[in-house]
Amino acid sequence: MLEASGLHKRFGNQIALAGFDLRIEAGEICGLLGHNGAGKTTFARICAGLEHPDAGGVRIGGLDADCRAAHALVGLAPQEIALYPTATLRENLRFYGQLAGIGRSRLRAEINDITASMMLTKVLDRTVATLSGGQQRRAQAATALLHRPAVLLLDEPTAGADPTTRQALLAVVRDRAAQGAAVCYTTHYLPELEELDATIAVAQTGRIIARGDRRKLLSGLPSLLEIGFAAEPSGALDEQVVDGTLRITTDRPAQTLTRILTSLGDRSEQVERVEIREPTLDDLYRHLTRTATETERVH
Ligand SMILES: Nc1ncnc2c1ncn2[C@@H]1O[C@H](COP(=O)(O)OP(=O)(O)OP(=O)(O)O)[C@@H](O)[C@H]1O
Repeated sequence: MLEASGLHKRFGNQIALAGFDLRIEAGEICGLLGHNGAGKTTFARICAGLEHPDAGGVRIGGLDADCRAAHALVGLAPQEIALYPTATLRENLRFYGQLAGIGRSRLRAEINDITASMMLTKVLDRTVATLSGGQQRRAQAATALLHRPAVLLLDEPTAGADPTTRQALLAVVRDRAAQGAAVCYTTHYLPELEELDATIAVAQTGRIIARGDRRKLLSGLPSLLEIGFAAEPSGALDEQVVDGTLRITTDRPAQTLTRILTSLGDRSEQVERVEIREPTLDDLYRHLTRTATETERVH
């Protein structure tokens, strides 16, 4: 549904994108991760036709992202609020809905539907300037969702949201993907990607450095085995026990634990606690971005 290939973009001396490739299928939620300045926003703006790449291109449903027909297929919720502050939320949504070409009676129904899903019904007739920061962000996301776009680009939509409204927004995103939308979801809050059952794309210095199924990417990382001792098993192990705890990163935690218990012999009675911590998305992100930075330093 969305296919970006070989995107390059420069702002003066600043390189924003340097060979950025990303494909997102219909019905897929892709979590786009990356440090500040990795190029995520520039990519989203190019997809929405708001910026033009210096090289490469984006296709939306087979159409060039620069054409009007492609623009109609895209909904972008940017980080910054782009609503009229002195108009009410209803007036803003009407304006954006009309721009998207939604007919009058469908527009009324869509406004009611999206504001109910986003827990914004009560503030529909308040001016945007009087809404809280979190409400304004949700209102911004509502404008992107209103015309039920086939491609949804959401740039940190839950920043500043409380737990209840965060859940409401995630439910809408899951719902839209279930209806067939391709979703590009930028976040720095990784547990959300578990909740969305998202695939992962990691951007660094203008390129995608890892892409794919979350579980597959995680399965390439070691687990952490922690063994707590009631008394130091001095001399029995090759590994160092610090403050009564032995910590080992290992691809095979069960086998490593068996080896350690065997080496301990009778002293295994001193083991008080065993914990195996599976790698998290945070570990994956740190691992990928560190590896990519080290590779860049070598070359
Ligand atoms: N209009 C612009 N003029 C100059 N430089 C820009 C412009 N837009 C982006 N850049 C630069 O391009 C690079 C990529 O920026 P971009 O906003 O795409 O990153 P990002 O991954 O979205 O970051 P963040 O997580 O902070 O939102 C940065 O170095 C940024 O300073």
